[in-house]
Amino acid sequence: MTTPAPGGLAVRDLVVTYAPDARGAAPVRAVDRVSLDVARGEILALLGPSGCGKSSLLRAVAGLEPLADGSVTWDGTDLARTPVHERGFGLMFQDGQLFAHRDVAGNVAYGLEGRTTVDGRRAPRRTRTETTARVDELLDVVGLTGYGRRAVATLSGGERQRVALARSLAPRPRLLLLDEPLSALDRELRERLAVDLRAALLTTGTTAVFVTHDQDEAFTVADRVAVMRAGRFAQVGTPAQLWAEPATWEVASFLGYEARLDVDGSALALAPGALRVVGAGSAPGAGPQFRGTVRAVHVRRGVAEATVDVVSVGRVTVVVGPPALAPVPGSELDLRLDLGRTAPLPA
Ligand SMILES: Nc1ncnc2c1ncn2[C@@H]1O[C@H](COP(=O)(O)OP(=O)(O)OP(=O)(O)O)[C@@H](O)[C@H]1O
Repeated sequence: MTTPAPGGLAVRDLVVTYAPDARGAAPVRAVDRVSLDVARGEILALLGPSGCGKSSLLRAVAGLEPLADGSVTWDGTDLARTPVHERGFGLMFQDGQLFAHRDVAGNVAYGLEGRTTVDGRRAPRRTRTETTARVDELLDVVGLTGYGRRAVATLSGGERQRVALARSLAPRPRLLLLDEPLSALDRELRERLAVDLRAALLTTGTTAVFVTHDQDEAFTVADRVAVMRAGRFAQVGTPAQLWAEPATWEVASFLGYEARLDVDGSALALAPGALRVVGAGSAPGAGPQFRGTVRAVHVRRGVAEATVDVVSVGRVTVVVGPPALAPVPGSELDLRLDLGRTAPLPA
């Protein structure tokens, strides 16, 4: 029995393999029977460590990698025989690959040129006024109002990626595939751009699959996140679902939980700050007490945090308050577990 595909993207039992290379390296099964639905208007992140198969899956959906098995459909239509440029999908990479000889407006306008519509027909030709209006609209969407005449060589890395995004959005792709579009930028900029990227996708109603190895970025940009590990999905859910109920300790640690506590046959994942210094304010839902040894102290945003080794738990981060009250390395701390900062793990 086959499941009826919902509107949007449906991937079923997809396998991508790479043949052995000339030196005889073993074949690699980069994507191992993955199934996935992305509804129209939804933003899905593929999150996982380097080499887990995220790009291979994205490229297979785009039509850039042959499928060893499985299928990719859009609105129920199998795309096996549809070449890359006729899928109506857009692609954006880490390096936005702008044209140096065109200005910003020229780069965005490129996204409007010679395109076919999603049903394979040639898009109607636009007048110059229509093109200018659409380019200006897209520059507004990506926060670059008035940048049209700028040479791309004068742009910062973040501005370049904004232009690349505007160019990808220009032909109104029915699905936009983004492969680590922010990973070449520094963290602070990435955090800001992740928020703006989500806003741009929502404003334009764009369905998107977004590849990243950064959990914060995935949670900021996506409606749902597929955590990938060794070619398979370890868990798929909304950021809130994943954070509240990670399927395994491996998923939990990848999401940022820093320690695992086994008590009476059940296990808990501890978020940073789950252990609190006894007496430093009451912890709602306070649980059992522990003793830990301070290894190091560092100050973040005006607050001191200690790295503490706790017997039977491991190494955790503890907020210790104003820098003046920070304990010295080697001293001991009594800690209490704040159950509100933990998640249950399956036994
Ligand atoms: N062209 C190729 N030939 C052989 N093996 C490949 C090829 N491309 C990818 N692989 C292998 O397939 C596996 C998955 O790679 P892929 O690039 O899809 O992972 P990824 O999660 O996107 O990693 P990264 O975040 O580092 O880009 C890896 O083991 C990689 O070495």
